Amino acid sequence: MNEATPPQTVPTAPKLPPDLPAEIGHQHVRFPEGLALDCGAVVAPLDVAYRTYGRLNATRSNAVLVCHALTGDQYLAERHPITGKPGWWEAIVGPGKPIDTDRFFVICANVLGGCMGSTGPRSPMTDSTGETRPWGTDFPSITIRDMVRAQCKLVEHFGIARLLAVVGGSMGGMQVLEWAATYPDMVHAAAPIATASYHSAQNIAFDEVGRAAIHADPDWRGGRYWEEPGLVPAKGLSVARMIAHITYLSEEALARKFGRRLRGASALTFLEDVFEVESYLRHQGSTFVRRFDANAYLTITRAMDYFDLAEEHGGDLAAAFRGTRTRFFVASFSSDWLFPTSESRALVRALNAAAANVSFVEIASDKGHDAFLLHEPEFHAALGGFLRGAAERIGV
Ligand SMILES: CC(=O)SCCNC(=O)CCNC(=O)[C@H](O)C(C)(C)COP(=O)(O)OP(=O)(O)OC[C@H]1O[C@@H](n2cnc3c(N)ncnc32)[C@H](O)[C@@H]1OP(=O)(O)O
Ligand SMILES: N[C@@H](CCO)C(=O)O
Repeated sequence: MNEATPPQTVPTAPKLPPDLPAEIGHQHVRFPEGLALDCGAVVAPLDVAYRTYGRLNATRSNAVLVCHALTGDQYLAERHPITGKPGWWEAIVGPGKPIDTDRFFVICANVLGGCMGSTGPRSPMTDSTGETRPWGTDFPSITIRDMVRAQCKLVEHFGIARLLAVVGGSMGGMQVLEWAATYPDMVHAAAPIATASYHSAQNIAFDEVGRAAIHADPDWRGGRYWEEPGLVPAKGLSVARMIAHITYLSEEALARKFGRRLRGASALTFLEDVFEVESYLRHQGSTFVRRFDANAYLTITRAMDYFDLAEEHGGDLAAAFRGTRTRFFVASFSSDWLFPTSESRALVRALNAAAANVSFVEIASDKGHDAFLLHEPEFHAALGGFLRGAAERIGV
């Protein structure tokens, strides 16, 4: 990894919540004035935690902003400080890879509302009584556009007037679309992947089941679990992840990985894992609890649910992009039933109606929604080709 030297001095690191490992967020910037949100509230100060890879060129024209999904974070191309696992997009980001760090300066920021160093429900605030405590459930309601505004402050902090590209999958793709609609002059190329211009009723429904699981956990304590050191609503958050994780896979992927295989030959009670797939889901749930905050999960899933780009533009999705000079690359995966290809096609139709320059690919894959995180060479080649072409057009 080539770590870039930020073009401006990064202010002293703000105090992080005590339950975060010290190395998290060691690249971050504080904006004392805060951020005015769509809901009318102001969060101040605003901290944005980020990681960069590659070097910013002299003309500051080679920056690629990568936006992460619901439970992702800024550690896209390096060992994760909590899980110790490779970064979530190491297959795509690095020297000679589709997002080539020998050529591009890659920025990835933890979203507003997140729990990896950017301002969110776990961040400290001082309430009306003068007590300093985590925001918790008093954290204001946020939107995808608020997340993008926070990222824009970071990009401007780097002195970057125009991003070569904004790229992201799932909720990251929602941010890509919001970037292109809100800051069209700052986005040369945009790659929304495995995403849609709105969150569907079915997706809102799944999110609500996850939230209900967290609310039902007595350890959630109305969102004030932070009052007891070390307490987290582990059961509720784990069940929320189990439900969500099913939606990230496909029937084919589950059948291929586990089929109807049983855990063992011995007689088991109904309380134990009987099937391998049960054991797998419990594992996904319990490992998630170690790296994610329940109130952040509630906040971010709500932001996804609110997302409806057409509604922000008078009910006309094409109006969000009319007059745009941004070049678009839209990608979907054939077995993704969370953000199905039909929603990508609707997006492409709106971009065409707006006379935007757009290319579209549906990748044949049986891996479901999370295919965008996995080994999909055809997808990697298509994204790499799009970015190289976009870079060549502006001489990068
Ligand atoms: C854009 C973003 O920001 S995304 C960032 C969010 N990050 C994530 O979502 C990462 C977590 N998600 C995952 O790992 C998802 O499962 C995927 C789909 C992305 C990974 O898929 P794969 O690489 O195919 O891994 P798979 O789904 O098989 O899971 C492997 C894990 O399950 C465990 N596992 C597999 N079978 C079983 C079983 N029968 N019982 C218990 N555990 C099992 C493995 O031991 C492994 O555990 P580990 O991750 O703790 O090492
Ligand atoms: N599995 C990814 C993608 C979800 O859309 C995540 O947890 O963020």
